[in-house]
Amino acid sequence: MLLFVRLPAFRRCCTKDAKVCCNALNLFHLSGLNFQVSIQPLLSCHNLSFRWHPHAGLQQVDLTLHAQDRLGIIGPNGAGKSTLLKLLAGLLRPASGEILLCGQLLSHYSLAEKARSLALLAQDTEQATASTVFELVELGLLPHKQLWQRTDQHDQIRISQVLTQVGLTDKATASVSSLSGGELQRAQFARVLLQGAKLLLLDEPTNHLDVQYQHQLLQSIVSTELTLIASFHDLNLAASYCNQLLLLQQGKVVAVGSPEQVLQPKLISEVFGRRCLVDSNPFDGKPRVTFAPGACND
Ligand SMILES: Nc1ncnc2c1ncn2[C@@H]1O[C@H](COP(=O)(O)OP(=O)(O)OP(=O)(O)O)[C@@H](O)[C@H]1O
Repeated sequence: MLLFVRLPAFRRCCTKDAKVCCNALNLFHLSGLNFQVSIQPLLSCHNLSFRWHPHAGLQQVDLTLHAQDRLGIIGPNGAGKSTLLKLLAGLLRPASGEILLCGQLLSHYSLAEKARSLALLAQDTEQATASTVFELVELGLLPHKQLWQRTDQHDQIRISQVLTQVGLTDKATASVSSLSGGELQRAQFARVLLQGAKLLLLDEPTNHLDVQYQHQLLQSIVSTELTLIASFHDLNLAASYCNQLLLLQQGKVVAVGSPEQVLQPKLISEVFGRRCLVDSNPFDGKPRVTFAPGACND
């Protein structure tokens, strides 16, 4: 018997041993019956490639992500992190390979369906027509509204809630142009949250945030059932909040796996061109990378 199981519900109702058994063997023993369980990935791609020009792009990326997975994309400048996120959001057309979202070709989704399923926070996100923070966040409702539908009282409460969540309650009527870099990033994140998609694609979501908001933003994702794919320059944040890392170098995947598997000092030194040490973060036990300062790179 073949069963398709929604992973969050399945996780809630399984014991730890049963989960391990299911994940490892695709077999689930229940009351003397053997069920073959196939857990449909939330997102997968095979042999995904893209070319900006002959010397820039992405080559043969394979990914399988289940609900509540958190994938961190890491790599030096120009490695292809933003390109991969844009491909996975359906903003770029792959040169080869297919992307499946909930088992269906992403290219077959309508714009509104896609926006209800995944939300992208790109680095070059435009402020569109929004003049105030409230209006910027309100854009997150668009995929859920018909053209003639206005923001109602329920929507206003939800907008207030996400503004509170990102610490911008007192900026609701402020103009977008008056925000600091970090405030703008938090406002954009509030818009993404309001969009209500289960899969978040975030391009360097913490690069403008102070240390407190960096952790708050990431913790607000990992404490939910959301699935995350995010690019990071801070390898230690990626290690602390992601269960999988994908390391890119010049458009190629050079490592993928758990933070412990990917954050190997020799590999990280080679890819980033700087000597480093990897030990354990004393707070959460995750790998912690420290790069050698200065010009010396022996
Ligand atoms: N619109 C574009 N047109 C042409 N080339 C592009 C375009 N966008 C990106 N590229 C090239 O593709 C490569 C990968 O860029 P991408 O922005 O994906 O890298 P990244 O890993 O996100 O870099 P960073 O860490 O600097 O943000 C780079 O060589 C870049 O110059």
